[in-house]
Amino acid sequence: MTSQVLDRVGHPPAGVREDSGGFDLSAPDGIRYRVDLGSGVLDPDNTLLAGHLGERRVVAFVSRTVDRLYGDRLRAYLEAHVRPGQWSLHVIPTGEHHKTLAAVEHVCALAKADGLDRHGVMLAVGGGIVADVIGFAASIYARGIRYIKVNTTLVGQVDVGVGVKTGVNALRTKNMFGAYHPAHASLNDPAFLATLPHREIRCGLAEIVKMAVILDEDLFQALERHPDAFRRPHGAGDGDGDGDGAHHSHGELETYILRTSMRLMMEELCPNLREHELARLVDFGHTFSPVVETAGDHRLEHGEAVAVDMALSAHLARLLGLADEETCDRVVRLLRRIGLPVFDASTCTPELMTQALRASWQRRGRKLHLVVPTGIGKAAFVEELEDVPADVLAAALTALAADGGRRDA
Ligand SMILES: NC(=O)c1ccc[n+]([C@@H]2O[C@H](COP(=O)([O-])OP(=O)(O)OC[C@H]3O[C@@H](n4cnc5c(N)ncnc54)[C@H](O)[C@@H]3O)[C@@H](O)[C@H]2O)c1
Ligand SMILES: O=C(CO)[C@@H](O)[C@H](O)[C@H](O)[C@H](O)COP(=O)(O)O
Ligand SMILES: [Co+2]
Repeated sequence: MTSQVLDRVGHPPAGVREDSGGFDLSAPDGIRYRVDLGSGVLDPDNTLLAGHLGERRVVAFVSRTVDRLYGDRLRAYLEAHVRPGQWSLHVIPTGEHHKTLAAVEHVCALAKADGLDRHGVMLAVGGGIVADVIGFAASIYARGIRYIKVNTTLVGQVDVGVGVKTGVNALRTKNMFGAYHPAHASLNDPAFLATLPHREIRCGLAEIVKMAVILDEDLFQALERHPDAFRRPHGAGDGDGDGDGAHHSHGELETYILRTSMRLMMEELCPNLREHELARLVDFGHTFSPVVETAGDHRLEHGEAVAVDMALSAHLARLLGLADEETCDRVVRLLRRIGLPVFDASTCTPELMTQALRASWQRRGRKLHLVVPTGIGKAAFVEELEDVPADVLAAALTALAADGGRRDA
């Protein structure tokens, strides 16, 4: 900080700075926050989280699974670092069906019953659902209090944990209510990923593929070489001998993927944290997916629906002449090799996908802002509803159905 140029009010210049322990974001509108990246976050002698909690009263929330896996360690940590009677921990139901206003009200009621004051902090330890619900509860409790995220899923670490959005589903719409409420602190410990089911790892990889397709061909190629990233047995080296110089040992590859995705996402969000600009490259995979999730009654998880959306968008790009066949093939093939779905028969219908386009157009200020790849590491926006004619959408869905039915990957 000593040699850094500061602006008139003493802020560092806008942008994202990376150091060995995480990332600092400083937005042009003055919002600043840090995302820590380190190991042993719940070790009793690790003071990172304790430092963020300070002397504050703490009400912590976890899902049932996180309680089972990490509840004892979390309780021991809070016991070691927070004065007795100043902290409590609650297990809340998760799953997309519980990401509701009722859940937010329940969380606020628990916090009130525990005497949480304006200077207190809500602590969310878990994936995107816990973070979204607790973050939104914190944004309205006593007109807004601090919350801290300890992100325990891959989606949480590369996506939810690095941004400022909170929210719940309502009116049969994903994230209908919510707030932009930056966390007081956000902590990523890759060790949590060791207990994550492979399905959840794949969901995280979907959000990582999103960043790679729109911004970073090197990241995409690393995933092509290692579609099993984060699921490889320990001791599995690279050894692919493909001569591109990008050889990574176990752990090194995952660190590269994690750091690169976090940095890309933060850099992309930084100038537009509150989304005054509605054309956002990071919405790749997020135009059709809300309907795939909601109309499918959340049979597909968020990351899986994002994968289907990316594959559909890649076919649209190809059919609209915005991307060549190879680009489309590579996107679809990578998703399939990761083990993600690229088609969902019950929701990928012309009717529902037309509805999805219209809903996005409406939400995005009467512009479509549909993100499509124009190459690997490059993307563009399709802006008008009429730019996606019914016959093109139908052809894309037919191609997608064929991809989905193929045996090879
Ligand atoms: N606010 C944002 O910017 C943002 C960004 C991306 C996604 N989201 C939202 O996040 C949600 C998806 O989040 P998610 O993918 O993290 O899913 P999730 O929160 O549902 O977590 C997935 C499952 O993994 C369990 N789990 C969590 N950590 C674990 C661990 N370390 N080991 C074993 N199990 C663990 C959870 O209990 C849950 O059962 C969606 O609602 C999506 O809309 C929000
Ligand atoms: O899933 C993500 C990001 O991966 C969420 O932050 C969010 O829903 C996406 O940004 C959507 O593309 C846009 O969402 P919304 O704010 O319009 O609901
Ligand atoms: Co997403």
